[in-house]
Amino acid sequence: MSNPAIVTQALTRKYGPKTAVNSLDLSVEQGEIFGLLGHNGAGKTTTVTLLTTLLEPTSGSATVAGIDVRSAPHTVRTKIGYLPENVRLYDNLTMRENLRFFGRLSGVMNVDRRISDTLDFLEFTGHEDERLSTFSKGMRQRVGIAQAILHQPSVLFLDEPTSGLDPQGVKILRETIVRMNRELGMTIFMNTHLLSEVTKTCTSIGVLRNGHLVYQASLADAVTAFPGEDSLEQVYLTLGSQGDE
Ligand SMILES: Nc1ncnc2c1ncn2[C@@H]1O[C@H](COP(=O)(O)OP(=O)(O)OP(=O)(O)O)[C@@H](O)[C@H]1O
Repeated sequence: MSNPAIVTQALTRKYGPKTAVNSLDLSVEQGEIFGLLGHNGAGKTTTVTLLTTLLEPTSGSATVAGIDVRSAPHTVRTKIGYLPENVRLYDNLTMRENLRFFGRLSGVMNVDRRISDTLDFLEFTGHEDERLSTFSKGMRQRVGIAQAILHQPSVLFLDEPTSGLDPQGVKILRETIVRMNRELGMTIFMNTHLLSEVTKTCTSIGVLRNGHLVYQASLADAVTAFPGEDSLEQVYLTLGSQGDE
């Protein structure tokens, strides 16, 4: 438990006068499936874009896989995978062509072999030569995951991964998240506004409100703290107003 996968210290990001992430102190151990909970606008996506080095902090610091996001963003990118809420893929290309393109961009060696191994792992073979324009939302999400793990990252970031999926797609995604964690040893950081999502998948949670982290605990402790709660509103009420600006 001595080398956390993610550490932030007073991490802050402002957009003009708006403070989207406010002095965030967070630590996620290796091997966790961490769920960052919060309503729309709480600062979840901004936190992930800071940790994935797509955005620079206004102040404060963060390390991912032991590497500083400010001083070595390129190295951080080699260690992480990222599935944004809206996966950007090329509809006019086949799945194999999409994955080759992203794999080569990330410098993956033996890319065709990695594509084959990754799709085997995801139990998603048989569609390699079909164009993405014919894929359902759930299938596109699985291509997005394949793209995110092709280079075998140690930390995987997922932004609202179940958004827009049907119940079958949600079930497959949950099982995939748990398998990537257990069988590939990936630390997983996922954003969600669904409490039910974190209780089914995560091992620890944080609650973000107005850019502040108002709660962080193991899932077991969180379940004890919020018995029977099934909405974020209830969690916020239980936590009181300490997170308000
Ligand atoms: N590029 C930007 N310019 C200005 N304000 C922004 C920008 N991106 C986000 N914000 C604001 O920062 C705050 C946090 O937004 P963020 O998208 O990080 O929250 P979120 O919890 O991910 O919400 P959502 O679930 O809607 O994506 C919001 O008030 C949002 O309007």
